Amino acid sequence: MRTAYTSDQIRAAEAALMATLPEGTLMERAAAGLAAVCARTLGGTAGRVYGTRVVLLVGGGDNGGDALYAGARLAARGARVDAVLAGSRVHSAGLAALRRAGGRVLDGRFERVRALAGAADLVVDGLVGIGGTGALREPYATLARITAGADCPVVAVDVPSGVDADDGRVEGEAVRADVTVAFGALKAGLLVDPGAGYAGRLEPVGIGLEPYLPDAGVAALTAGDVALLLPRPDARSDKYRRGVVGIVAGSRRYTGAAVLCVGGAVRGGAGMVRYAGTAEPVAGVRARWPEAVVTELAPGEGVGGVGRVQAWVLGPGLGTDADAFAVARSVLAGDLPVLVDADGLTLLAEDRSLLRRDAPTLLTPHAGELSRLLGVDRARIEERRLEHVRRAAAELGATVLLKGSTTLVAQEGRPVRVNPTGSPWLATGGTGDVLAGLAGALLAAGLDCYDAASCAAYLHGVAGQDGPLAAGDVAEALPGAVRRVLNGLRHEDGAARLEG
Ligand SMILES: NC(=O)C1=CN([C@@H]2O[C@H](COP(=O)(O)OP(=O)(O)OC[C@H]3O[C@@H](n4cnc5c(N)ncnc54)[C@H](O)[C@@H]3O)[C@@H](O)[C@H]2O)[C@H](O)CC1
Ligand SMILES: [K+]
Repeated sequence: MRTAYTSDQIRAAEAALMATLPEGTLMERAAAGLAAVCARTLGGTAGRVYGTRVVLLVGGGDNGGDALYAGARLAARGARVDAVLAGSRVHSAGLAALRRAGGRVLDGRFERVRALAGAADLVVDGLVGIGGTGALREPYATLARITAGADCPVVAVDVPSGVDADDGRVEGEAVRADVTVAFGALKAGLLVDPGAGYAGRLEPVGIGLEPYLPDAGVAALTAGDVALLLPRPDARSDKYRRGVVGIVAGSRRYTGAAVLCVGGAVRGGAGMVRYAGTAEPVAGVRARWPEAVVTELAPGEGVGGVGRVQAWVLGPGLGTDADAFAVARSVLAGDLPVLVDADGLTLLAEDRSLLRRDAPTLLTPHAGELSRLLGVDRARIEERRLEHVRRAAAELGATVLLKGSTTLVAQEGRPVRVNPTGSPWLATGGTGDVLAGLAGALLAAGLDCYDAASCAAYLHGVAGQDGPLAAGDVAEALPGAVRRVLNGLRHEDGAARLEG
């Protein structure tokens, strides 16, 4: 599990650790780790450090200090290091160390910096770290823009300057890094888009902060975590033990949503799928998924006669008329876990009392649906995804999976999980229906809402890694995605035991 923290949590841990160490030790450790990553990167591109040209962009705080001390280490190994100071304030001890090592300090005249960056073997972004507030001001903003023109790797110190360390927000200019060297712990903003997109490859550098860090605010699942959570059939398994999921989806206008949702459950490993819907979607599901047990409902009829299930999926393509309300009410009135998606969420936004239930509920909105549920402008949700998914889980008393370029899973009192898989190819109609079916199958298999949502997002992302694709392709790719995750573990498991 990859955990991440807010700046406040890191500063508090830093202060506690610093109290036990001589002044400057943390910066020394940080600079050593940063220099090592820079040397490795140069080794990869220039095959050596000696004689390479390194440009440091240096802000007025400790982020700049880290860059200066790391630059001194690279200069000591024969690199030609030029530091560009972004302002009059600078970490004086770091500056002195660079000068002692033979580094040069240049003023920030932009065209000069542009020329330097254009000819460099490595650019180090030490403008702003966790001390950054708001959009980058000048001249930091222009210096950040100049890095985009560099024809070499850009290494960000701690956080790409211009990215909000706590929630990944980017207002105005920001450095787009190839590598981000994060000291002590990952910052939540490095895992959540847009910040995640600016960070490049993450290189955590330990500085001894771990014992002082509180429970993580944000975490990213790994393949190993998912494989440990996934249910695996064994000799005692039967379809009920593997989990029977009930799906209420589709309507005359949206028959495909039902077909795709059932597909996500069937291909996702459900013990059995009981699909219930009106005439048109029933015909579509019958034709495409012989595996599903199909019940045709009269308009507005409840699910009392559908048969035994262990969890429900409610909503994809269901419509939002009175009949949809009636069937939604009958599903949510039960004491089983229910996943609510798409039109089902619109119904909840119109009548929040439907959410007053003791049994577990998993909501799977995209930003538009969450904006209706919370009454908050969609753009604002996109800007502050972490904040709003947490608020939704608390306010709605449910587990919330917020879909998007980085999907988030929130449940009150637990770290927000960030899904590290997936690709923009998944931004096509119907993929959400497949995700709902898959998550429903995992709920029916006995995973709680938090784990079912996290594992479904992970597997759905693996299945949709390579595009172009249609939603149906994602369903077809699910068995392969599950195998890849489980096999990954099997290999790991064996090795660990052997080594242990
Ligand atoms: N995590 C750790 O344990 C350690 C972290 N270290 C490094 O220290 C920085 C945080 O340093 P701090 O001095 O608090 O702030 P920054 O250097 O990040 O930023 C302050 C600097 O930036 C200017 N500034 C702030 N916002 C803006 C803006 N929007 N536009 C322009 N300029 C801005 C501000 O004026 C200051 O000059 C952390 O990230 C690590 O890199 C320690 O080195 C080791 C321990
Ligand atoms: K930085």
